[in-house]
Amino acid sequence: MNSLNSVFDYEDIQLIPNKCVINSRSEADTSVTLGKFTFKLPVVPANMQTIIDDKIAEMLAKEGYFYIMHRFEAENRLAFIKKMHGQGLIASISVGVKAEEHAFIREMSAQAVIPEYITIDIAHGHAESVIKTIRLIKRLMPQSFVIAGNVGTPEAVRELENAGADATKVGIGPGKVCITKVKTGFGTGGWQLAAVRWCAKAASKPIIADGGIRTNGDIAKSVRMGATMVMIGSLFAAHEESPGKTVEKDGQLFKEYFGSASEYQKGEHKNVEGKKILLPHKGSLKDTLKEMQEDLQSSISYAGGRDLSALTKVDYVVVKNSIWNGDTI
Ligand SMILES: NC(=O)C1=CN([C@@H]2O[C@H](COP(=O)(O)OP(=O)(O)OC[C@H]3O[C@@H](n4cnc5c(N)ncnc54)[C@H](OP(=O)(O)O)[C@@H]3O)[C@@H](O)[C@H]2O)C=CC1
Ligand SMILES: Nc1nc2c(ncn2[C@@H]2O[C@H](COP(=O)(O)O)[C@@H](O)[C@H]2O)c(=O)[nH]1
Repeated sequence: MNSLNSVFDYEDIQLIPNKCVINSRSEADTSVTLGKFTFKLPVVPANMQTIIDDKIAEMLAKEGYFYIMHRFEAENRLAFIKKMHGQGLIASISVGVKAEEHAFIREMSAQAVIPEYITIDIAHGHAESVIKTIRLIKRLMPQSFVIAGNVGTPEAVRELENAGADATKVGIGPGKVCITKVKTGFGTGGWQLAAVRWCAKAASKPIIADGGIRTNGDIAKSVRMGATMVMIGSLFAAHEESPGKTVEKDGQLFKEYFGSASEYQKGEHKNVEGKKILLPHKGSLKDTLKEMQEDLQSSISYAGGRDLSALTKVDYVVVKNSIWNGDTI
């Protein structure tokens, strides 16, 4: 197990700058390769119903960003893949592990409607059900890149990789609308960044850090600790384009963001591990993506490099609860 000394989270870390080697931040290359494709940013919006829909997926794919469609309108997935492929775009979907999901995997294979990326999306991903699902996909659709999760330990990462996963997703309970940590007592909430580091050291394939990103600087920190890609919910919620419902309160506009294991998603109060929050309306998603890219380019320049690889080597200090220092953005 991790020693307590090496347990930290995003707000406890500051990266140490190196001499700048570029003349403008615009020279810094933020692109990342995952599987057979290269994307503009090492960032993917969470595969949740208040974060992504068909329209956003299409926009992201057209603009060269990675995306993962959620699995909560299960019956639309085949048509979604066909529609994306019809436009020459990458298809990236999510599946669960139940019998009906295995039937769906067989259906995709039988119809030769093969997505480029398939994410197995369940709460406790270190499970035989996930291993069976990985094996089924790899047997029927070996050309699909399989992301499996979520997990929070090196043992889980290795086991899913050995079963055939092409990448694993790390994060149990650090999410903004997550209540797993309080309902079950388990998770990586409060030490997610250390868990990413711990898992990445054991991984032989890419790691996706999932949950707990609160500022753009946290993306650079995730890459430093070994993440190839970073999944983000709350920072991508509440935009003009976001699927969540808009609510007006005291003359101010908010949008809802709810957990995939919340009663709002499930339609019943059973095994609830997520909640709903209202976030102030944020404007356009494209502007947020642009700012994320600019901030990450700046991070690369502080790292003394020209691309993301520079971030993987920088020194860092652990200073508990240091970054806010009483301030807000
Ligand atoms: N990243 C995170 O920290 C978390 C994410 N989530 C998100 O919520 C959504 C729903 O997740 P999930 O409930 O797993 O999906 P499903 O409802 O599809 O459940 C998947 C299967 O796993 C079983 N299962 C779920 N949790 C456990 C567990 N703790 N132990 C044993 N079996 C379990 C379920 O059975 P049964 O329901 O009968 O137990 C079901 O058969 C997903 O999108 C997931 O990513 C949810 C919680 C935490
Ligand atoms: N414990 C729960 N985790 C959830 C739920 N729905 C989604 N998630 C996870 O949160 C991240 C997004 O985190 P954020 O901090 O960026 O907002 C998402 O990708 C899932 O892994 C849930 O109901 N319960």
